[in-house]
Amino acid sequence: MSQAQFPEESDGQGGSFERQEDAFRSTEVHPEPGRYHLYICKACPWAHRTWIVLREMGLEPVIGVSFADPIRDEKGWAFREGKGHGKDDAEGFSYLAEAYKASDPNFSGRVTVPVLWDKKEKRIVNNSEDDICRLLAKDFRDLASSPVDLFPEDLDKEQAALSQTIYEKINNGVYRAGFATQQDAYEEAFESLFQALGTVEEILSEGGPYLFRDRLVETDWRLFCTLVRFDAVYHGHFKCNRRKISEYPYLQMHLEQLYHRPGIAETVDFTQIKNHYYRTHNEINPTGIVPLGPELIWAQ
Ligand SMILES: N[C@@H](CCC(=O)N[C@@H](CS)C(=O)NCC(=O)O)C(=O)O
Repeated sequence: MSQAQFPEESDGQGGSFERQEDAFRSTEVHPEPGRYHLYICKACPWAHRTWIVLREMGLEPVIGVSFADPIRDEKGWAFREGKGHGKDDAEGFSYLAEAYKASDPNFSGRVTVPVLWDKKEKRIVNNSEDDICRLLAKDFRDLASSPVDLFPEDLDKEQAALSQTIYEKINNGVYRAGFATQQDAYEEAFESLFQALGTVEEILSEGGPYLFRDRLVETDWRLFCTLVRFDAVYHGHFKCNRRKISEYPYLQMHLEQLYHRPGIAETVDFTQIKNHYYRTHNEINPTGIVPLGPELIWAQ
């Protein structure tokens, strides 16, 4: 039984981890209240970002959210009662796999969160967090009660370039380090991760508080979703242990500033995050023991 996120087929050349392509990438939506639904797990950094965008835009009355159990068994993401997760009130799915099968009966890939679901057509619209964030921020903007501009047009190119670097080297970089199965692949991911963290530290030190000075954009949230998990999980579990985020003054300041924005701390569930990583990735933590530390004073 493999509960771990990535089976053998994601073990690419030379022991490096390769992420599967997202299967559902439609960007055709018909924004109306109550028609679309978001399936996430609070532990997942990719899903976390879509939920934050939803909340920052004030779209919660428009798009419902179901929260999967952070502990996956061989049947994958499940909707069952528990602390901070629960049943799926939108479609009554017990497993997210049902949404994938309903959308494509031949789907044979891995069932991942986040998912944007169309309740009217009974199908997945999109399962790429990048697309979902853009759809929420742009296409649903007219329905938003706080229509912040997370993708300002005048920053378009610069933002896309920085997002790409953060995605490759930081968001996915921690996974590439953690899921590497050969020393060289791990070291390559580790070096590129810490080089990128150094670059972002420098950007912030030259003019924060955000990545584009006083403009809080989606790229900041993308960074946040990895930074907030870093000291608690990636530093130990994924062996990303050259430095902790708390040892980078500007990254730590960025992290705390975003964490303490109204409504954000309640999207961060450290118990779920730690349980998910340490108890679901059984290849890299076979005992399933969840560490008690570290103490994160800034999050108390
Ligand atoms: N859609 C994402 C991936 C999302 C993802 O990897 N989600 C993880 C949780 S953090 C997942 O659902 N994994 C389930 C699995 O691999 O079985 C991407 O563009 O890379």
